[in-house]
Amino acid sequence: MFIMKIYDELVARGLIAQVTNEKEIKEIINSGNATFYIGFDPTADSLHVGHFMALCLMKRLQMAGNKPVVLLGGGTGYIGDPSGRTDLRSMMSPEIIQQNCNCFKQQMERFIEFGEDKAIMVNNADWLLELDYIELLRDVGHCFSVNNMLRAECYKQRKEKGLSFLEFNYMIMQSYDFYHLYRNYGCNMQFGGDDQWSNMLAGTELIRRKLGEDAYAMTITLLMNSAGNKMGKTAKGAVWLDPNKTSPLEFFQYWRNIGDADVLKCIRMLTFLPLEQIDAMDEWKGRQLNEAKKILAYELTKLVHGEEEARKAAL
Ligand SMILES: N[C@@H](Cc1ccc(O)cc1)C(=O)O
Repeated sequence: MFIMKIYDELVARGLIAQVTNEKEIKEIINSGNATFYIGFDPTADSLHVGHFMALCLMKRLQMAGNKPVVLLGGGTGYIGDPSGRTDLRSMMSPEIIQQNCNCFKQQMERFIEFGEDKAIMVNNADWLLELDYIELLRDVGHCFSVNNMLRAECYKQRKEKGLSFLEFNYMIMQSYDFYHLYRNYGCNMQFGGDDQWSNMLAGTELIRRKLGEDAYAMTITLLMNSAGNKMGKTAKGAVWLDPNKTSPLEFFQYWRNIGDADVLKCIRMLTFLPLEQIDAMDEWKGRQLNEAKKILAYELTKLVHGEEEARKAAL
């Protein structure tokens, strides 16, 4: 039987948006020798659907033998990423950041298997909070071009409302993380949502300048519906993974009610069903599409809330 390698599977599932070096990334993750990281800023007391996609990517790569480094942004949370946002973020207190980190940690542990050679979790508070300003400026400041930074895609939406100096520094902190993980964990790949592209590129550039080494970045496609809107949001706000914020039934219903044009895409991108099974559903129409929505809702509810909740919600 032909077994698809992980990189081709990610392509076939429509998960890859941009890559810095296709050949190298493909080789390394297909060999199962990659140590890669994804960062999560503790912006709320629960993960949401966007985070879920990133965690699924980690799991897929872990299943192919690669080692995920989950980074909690206990340090970057003090600044707040302006990437791709029009609004100014409000500053979070240290207590809230800590509390949100704890919530993320608990939810992630149910989803990814941690252990020395399986996956590790780190918190950038451990190195960012103790940086010395002048020392940092001299250490890495000279590697960043303000002109290039201002041209970065991630600030485009910010040009009108303005970008504070606080937020402008976010990219430097995220780059520093990549550099730190490269040196301390041999982590030479960073993945994330497509809005993270500029931050990730800045990190590869820092590693090149400081160490003369190559590091790679890859982004995953943002989940958009056929009308061009970001998915995972309802009139009430985000679709959360915490059952107390979005009940398993509401979670199920969200996927059960998505548009016909979006079902197959979501099944491909979000579930772990084998691609052959999904391909066979490609021609489905009418009542069968309705069936596909139930499959999507069931599979996702099972992943997030467990089989029993999924079965209850499907009744
Ligand atoms: N900036 C990322 C989170 C992140 C934080 C630190 C990193 O090193 C990497 C990623 C986001 O907003 O989603």
